[in-house]
Amino acid sequence: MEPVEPDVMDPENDFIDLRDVEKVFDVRRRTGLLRREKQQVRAVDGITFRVARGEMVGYIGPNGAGKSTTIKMLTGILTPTGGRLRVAGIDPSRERTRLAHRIGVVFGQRTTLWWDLPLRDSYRLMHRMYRIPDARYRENLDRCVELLDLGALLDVPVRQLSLGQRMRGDIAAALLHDPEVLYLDEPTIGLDVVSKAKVRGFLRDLNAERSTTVLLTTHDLTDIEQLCKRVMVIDHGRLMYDGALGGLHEVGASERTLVVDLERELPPIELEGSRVVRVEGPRQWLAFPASSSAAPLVARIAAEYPLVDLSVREPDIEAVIARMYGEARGEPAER
Ligand SMILES: Nc1ncnc2c1ncn2[C@@H]1O[C@H](COP(=O)(O)OP(=O)(O)OP(=O)(O)O)[C@@H](O)[C@H]1O
Repeated sequence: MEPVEPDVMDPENDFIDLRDVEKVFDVRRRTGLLRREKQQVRAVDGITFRVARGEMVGYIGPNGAGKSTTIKMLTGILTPTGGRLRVAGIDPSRERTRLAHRIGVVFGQRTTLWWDLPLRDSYRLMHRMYRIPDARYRENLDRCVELLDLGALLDVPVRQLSLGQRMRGDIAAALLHDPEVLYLDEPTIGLDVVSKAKVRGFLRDLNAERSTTVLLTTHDLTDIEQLCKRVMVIDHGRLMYDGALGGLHEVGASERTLVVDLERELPPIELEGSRVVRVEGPRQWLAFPASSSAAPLVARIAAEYPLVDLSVREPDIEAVIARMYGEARGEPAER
C-alpha cells in the first residue's frame, strides 16, 4: 500500500481517512473451571485506507474479521486504541454528536426504529432528534417513501413489518437528515430476491444522484458486484486487498502462506521473497508467491531461526472469497 503522510489531508479525497487504525479489546477467557485469563483481541490490526467523497466501496471479509468494529469506530461508538481516524475531517469518537448529523448507519441485524411505533412516528422522532428543517424532512421522506415503496407501511408498527419491509424502513430512517456518508452493515441479509433488488436499486440511485459516500459491508458478493467498483477485504483485522472486484481472484491466487512456530516470541522474520502478515506469540504467518516453491524459504528459516513446526496454507484470501461466493450462491458455507 502507498505510504501516507500523517498531516496532509484533502477533505474530498480523504473523506473517510484511516491511518494505522487499531482496536484491541481486553477480554477475560475461561481457561479452567475457576481460572480466567486476561487476553487481548486485536479486532482491527493497523488498517490504512481512504475513501473519496461520492465513492461506493464494499468492505468484506469472513466472520470475526473486524468489519463491524471498523464501522463502529467510524461512527464514534468505539474509540480506536491506535492510529488516526477522520470522517469529513471529524474525529468520530471525540465529536460523535457533530458527526451524527453527517452520517447515516444501517445495521442489518438490528433496527434503529422504535419497535412498537408505526414507521411514521419513528420518522417524526428522528425529524426532531436531528432538528431537520421541515421542508427538507418532507422532501426526503416523500422521496424515500416513493423509491422504497413504503406508502402502505407508514402506519404499521415496526414489529409487524417483514424483514425486507423493516430494512427499507431502516434505510429511509438513516437518510432523512441527508447524510453525506452512509454505512451499511449487511443491508440485504435475509431478504428475498425482490427486496434485495429494490434495496440495491435504491442505493445505486442515491449514490448517483446525491453523491452520497457509501461503505457497504455484506456477505453477498452480488451486492458488491452490482454496486461497488472498489472493494476492500479485511481478514484477522488486516486489510488484505483494496482494489477492483475483478482483481480479487488474481491476488487471492497469487500468494501462499507459511505458518511458522518458533521456540519463542521473536521479531517478524525478515527473509527476501516473503513478508510477515501476522504474528501471534511464537507463531508467525509469512506470505510468499504461490508460483515459487516453499522449500528454499523453509530451509532458510530452519537454518536461521529456532523452528519447532511449520505448515503451508493455500491462499487465505481465495478461501475467503470462495466461501463468500458459495454463500452468495446458496451453497452451504464452511465455517
Ligand atoms: N466488544 C468486544 N469485546 C471483545 N471482543 C470483541 C468485541 N467486539 C468484537 N470483538 C472481537 O473482535 C473480532 C472482530 O469482530 P467484528 O464484530 O468486528 O467482526 P466482523 O468482521 O464484523 O464479523 P461478522 O461478519 O461476524 O459480523 C472478533 O474476534 C470478535 O470476537
